[in-house]
Amino acid sequence: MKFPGRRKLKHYFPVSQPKPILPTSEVQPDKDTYIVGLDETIVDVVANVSDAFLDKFSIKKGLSNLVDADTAVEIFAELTAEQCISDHFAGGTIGNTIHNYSVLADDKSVLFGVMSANIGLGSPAYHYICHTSSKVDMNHLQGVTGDIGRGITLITPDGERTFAIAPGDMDELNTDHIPESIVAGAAALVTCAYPLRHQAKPIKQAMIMALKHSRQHNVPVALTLGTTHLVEEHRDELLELIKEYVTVLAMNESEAEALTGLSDPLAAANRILDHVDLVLLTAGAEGMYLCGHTEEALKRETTNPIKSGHLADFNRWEFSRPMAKSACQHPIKVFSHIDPYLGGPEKIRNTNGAGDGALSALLHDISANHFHKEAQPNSTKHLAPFLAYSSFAQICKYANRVSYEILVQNASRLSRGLPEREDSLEEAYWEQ
Ligand SMILES: Nc1ncnc2c1ncn2[C@@H]1O[C@H](COP(=O)(O)OP(=O)(O)OP(=O)(O)O)[C@@H](O)[C@H]1O
Ligand SMILES: Nc1nc2c(ncn2[C@@H]2O[C@H](CO)[C@@H](O)[C@H]2O)c(=O)[nH]1
Repeated sequence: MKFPGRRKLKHYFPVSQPKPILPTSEVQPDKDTYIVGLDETIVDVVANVSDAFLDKFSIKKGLSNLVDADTAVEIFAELTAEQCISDHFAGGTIGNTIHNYSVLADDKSVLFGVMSANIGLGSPAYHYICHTSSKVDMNHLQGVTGDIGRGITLITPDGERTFAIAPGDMDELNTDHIPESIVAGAAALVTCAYPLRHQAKPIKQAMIMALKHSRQHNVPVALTLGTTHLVEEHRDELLELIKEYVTVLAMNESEAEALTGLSDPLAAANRILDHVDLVLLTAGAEGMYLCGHTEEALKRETTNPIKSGHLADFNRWEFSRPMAKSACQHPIKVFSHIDPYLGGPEKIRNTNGAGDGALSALLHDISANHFHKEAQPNSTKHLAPFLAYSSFAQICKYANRVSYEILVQNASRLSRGLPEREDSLEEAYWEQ
């Protein structure tokens, strides 16, 4: 706007000053460090039930079971009548992961998915929004007329969680809602195998489009496998997808076995490394493994006790930093393992989301590397094109600590970050 005539006061109308830039929650690809998650939008309806309840509805324990709308209504009616519904939480394996990422990194992430266009109080969409960090950018969601998915989360007395998923409109996400520029500027794209079990739904093509954009713009892709029977049923298709697009594959030990036929987690991780750069394998009470590649000339030896299992002295090089196999002249495989933090919580009421928590910690380390590289491209940290900021061993420790926090909070998502004094996880871990 032009200044309207002359005034004595010099700064009365500051035409020469640029408009102040107000902070915005919307991700700006050229300015922000963020990750993108593509998911089926699901709210978890948590209920405590007996094992007999699962049998009654032929629900397979520990897995994510798809149920039709009528069965969902029946289950819901019985849970309501018996007053066993304890809570509603935002869920979805990737929704959880990017929420946790935003809490840990105190930074932005973007959700690609659907959301009910009209949100009523107490509706699934309402609960989802209420329990999601404000740092998760929801500006690119696709509006739908129906409900988002409902994940009836059945917790049996042993703390195991089993899902009965009523999909609603969660798989209607289409390719019009996958903006290329948002993917292109991301530090990583994270998604899951679940869309493969809805072959005829638009979400599968939407996911493939996001994967293609990532590949084209060299954005690392993390894929989490979801649940065992999904892997068994779609193994070949999944393997093709993994070989073509995936940088980081995350799973638990039974999903790893379904994918490779190998029950030993280390053997399974070793096999999967033939297809991807990095493997995060959580193994419940057995802790977790982070396995990948590094350049022979840049490998670093651990000072932790040496471990042997399916592979002898497998953790010898766990102080190395992860690299893409294709970025190494002489790639070597690196394996790291950690036992549960403090042996795990005294009592586990609900294991839901512990694996998602571990993946969010790994993604935080990957995006921290991305941020540092943009800010300090000449730092010695970037002498080689590393995938992550920290070593395999340090990431394992961080991921393990985050899983523990989910387990003690008895919720599938972090409600707060890790304690400040643990900025140096190194000290805190060994002092306890
Ligand atoms: N019973 C347990 N005792 C101690 N630690 C545990 C236990 N269960 C899980 N953990 C911790 O949580 C991490 C992840 O758990 P788990 O392998 O159960 O993930 P998951 O099956 O992928 O979970 P989800 O799919 O619900 O996110 C483990 O690597 C471990 O550190
Ligand atoms: N996207 C997606 N997430 C699921 C499905 N089944 C269970 N989950 C989520 O997995 C999370 C735990 O890892 C829970 O919060 C569930 O909401 C599914 O079919 N699709």
